[in-house]
Amino acid sequence: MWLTDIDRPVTPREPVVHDAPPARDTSHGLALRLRGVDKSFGTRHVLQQLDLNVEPGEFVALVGRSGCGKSTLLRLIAGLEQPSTGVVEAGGGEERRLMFQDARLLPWKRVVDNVALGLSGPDAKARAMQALEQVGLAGRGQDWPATLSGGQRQRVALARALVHRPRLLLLDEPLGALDALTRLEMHRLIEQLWQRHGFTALLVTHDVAEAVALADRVLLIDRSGIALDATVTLPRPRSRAAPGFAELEERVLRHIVGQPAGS
Ligand SMILES: Nc1ncnc2c1ncn2[C@@H]1O[C@H](COP(=O)(O)OP(=O)(O)OP(=O)(O)O)[C@@H](O)[C@H]1O
Repeated sequence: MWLTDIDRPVTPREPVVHDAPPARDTSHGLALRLRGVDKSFGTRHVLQQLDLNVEPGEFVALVGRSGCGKSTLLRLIAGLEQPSTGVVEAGGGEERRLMFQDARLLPWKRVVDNVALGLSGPDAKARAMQALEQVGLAGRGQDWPATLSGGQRQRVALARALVHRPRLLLLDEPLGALDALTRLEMHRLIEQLWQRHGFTALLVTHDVAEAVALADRVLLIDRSGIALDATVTLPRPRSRAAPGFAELEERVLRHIVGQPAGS
């Protein structure tokens, strides 16, 4: 019995101790492949005939109107839901980790023990401390979650995902509850960690500017599937003032606004 989704290893496996990131399994060349995916809840059809390929190491953002099925898609990819029909394949059963808007820390465990959840072996705590260092929280390991700010709690949640060295990081509105400045700091942190570790990232966000700031591809989801697949080639780190940023943001927003509500 897992206390929260994030505590549940999506791909159960023994923790492997190593310093370098594990070699990618690129046996079929893709980090993620969805074919003809339908998802219904009772009579409500949420996703229909969705096809998607994601390359290893790509950063993909999923945007769309509220209720269009973004979180459902992420949960299908995480293996927390099963498609009604169709196939969801993550390359070589890659290690997948989810991060949510709410950090879901266990209040009765110290920060380092929250990060070490699910790890075993004598170096579990050292690995957790190392992950905390990577998110800028060295020195906060012995604190209780209640003493952290919202942004710091999300950093802990990020460390808890990273400590498992995921090949696929699934981010479901992880910054939705943070103030604007903290969000910008978290953008930079997520981007740096993604560049350093080379995992594939899927980010669900309501914020089109956030999607353009972080992603290689911005996918607009609607009832018919992927209504727009926009490649972002702007140099990193991206500034909203950079030429082309506002135009791309506007283009995606125009597509979203053009869709019927609740699609
Ligand atoms: N477990 C469930 N049982 C029944 N209906 C569900 C379930 N999960 C999601 N839905 C429905 O599926 C639709 C899509 O939900 P989902 O949360 O994926 O949308 P979303 O695009 O992430 O929305 P938001 O942007 O508002 O978070 C909604 O109508 C929702 O009510």
